Amino acid sequence: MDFTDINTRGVVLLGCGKMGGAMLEGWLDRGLSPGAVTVIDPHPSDWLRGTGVALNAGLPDAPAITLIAVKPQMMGDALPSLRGLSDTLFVTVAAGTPIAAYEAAFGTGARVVRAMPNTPAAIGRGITAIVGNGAATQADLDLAEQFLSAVGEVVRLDSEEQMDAVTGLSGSGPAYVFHMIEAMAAAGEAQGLAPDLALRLARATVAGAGALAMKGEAPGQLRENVTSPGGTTQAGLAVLMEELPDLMIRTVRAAADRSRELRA
Ligand SMILES: NC(=O)C1=CN([C@@H]2O[C@H](COP(=O)(O)OP(=O)(O)OC[C@H]3O[C@@H](n4cnc5c(N)ncnc54)[C@H](O)[C@@H]3O)[C@@H](O)[C@H]2O)C=CC1
Ligand SMILES: O=C(O)[C@@H]1CCC=N1
Repeated sequence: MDFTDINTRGVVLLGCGKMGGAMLEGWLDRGLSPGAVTVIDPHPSDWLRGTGVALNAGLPDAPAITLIAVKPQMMGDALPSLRGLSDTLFVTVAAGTPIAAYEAAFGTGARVVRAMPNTPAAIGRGITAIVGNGAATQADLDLAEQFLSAVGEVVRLDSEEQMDAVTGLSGSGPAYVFHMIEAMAAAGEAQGLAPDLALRLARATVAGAGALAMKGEAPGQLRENVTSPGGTTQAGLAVLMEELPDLMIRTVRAAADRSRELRA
C-alpha cells in the first residue's frame, strides 16, 4: 500500500496491546512511518517504546485514521481521550461493541468502520472483516480496506449483525488452531515422541497444511488426497470426524454468543 497520505495526515491508535500491536507491527513493516503514529495507551509495552511512535502525546488535528483497539470493557474510560477528533475515520476492532456506541460517543455524523481482524496481521497474514456506519462513505470503506489490506486479506460484510459470527470464527480462530497444535503435539508425545520433536512436527504440519489450503483446492479434496483407502489417515479421521464438527459448532457458537453478550 502507498502510505503517503496517511504518513502526512497521521494515524492515532487508542490501545496498543496484543491486537493493536500486531497491526501496528505489520503497518510499520510495510511503510507506515513511526513519526506519523500517535498511540494513547497508559501501559505501553517495551516493544512499543522502541518503535519511535509518539506516546500519549497531543493528537493530530485530522488524522486519516483513528484505530480503536482497547477491550470493550475499557471503552467507557478510553473513548473520552479522543474527544475533539471529528475529521477522521474511526476504525474499531473491539469485539462486541456496536457501531451505535461510537455514534453515541462521537456523534451520529462520525464516520465509523467496525472491523474484526486477527493476530496473524502481525506477519501480514491476517483476515479482517469490515462494515461501515451510515456516515461512512465508499471512499472511507476503500481507505479502511486499503489500510487493513496491508496486514492481510479484507472482506466486507453486508450487515453489522454478521460481526458476532465473524468474531467467533476468524477473530478468535487463531487460538483454536494454536490449541490444535498443542493438542497434536501432546498426542505425539503420548505415542512416545520427545516433546520438542512432537511440537516441531505438529507446528510444521499445521503451517504446511494451512499454506496448501490457501492454494485454493477444496479442503475436502485435500483431505482425501492424504487418505489412502484402508490406511492410517482413514483410521485417524474415523475418530476425529466423529467429534470435531459438533465440537467446532459449539466452540464458534460459544465465542459468537460471548460477542453478543459484550454488546449488552
Ligand atoms: N487479541 C486478539 O486476537 C483480537 C482482539 N480484538 C479486539 O482488540 C481489542 C484489544 O484486545 P487485545 O489487544 O487482545 O487486548 P490487550 O489487553 O492486549 O490490549 C488492550 C490495550 O489497551 C490499553 N488500554 C487500557 N485502558 C486504556 C485506556 N483508557 N486508553 C487507552 N488504552 C488503554 C491497555 O494498556 C492495552 O495495551 C479488544 O477490543 C478485542 O476485542 C479483535 C480481534 C482479535
Ligand atoms: O477474545 C477476544 O475477546 C478477542 C476478540 C477476538 C479475539 N480476541
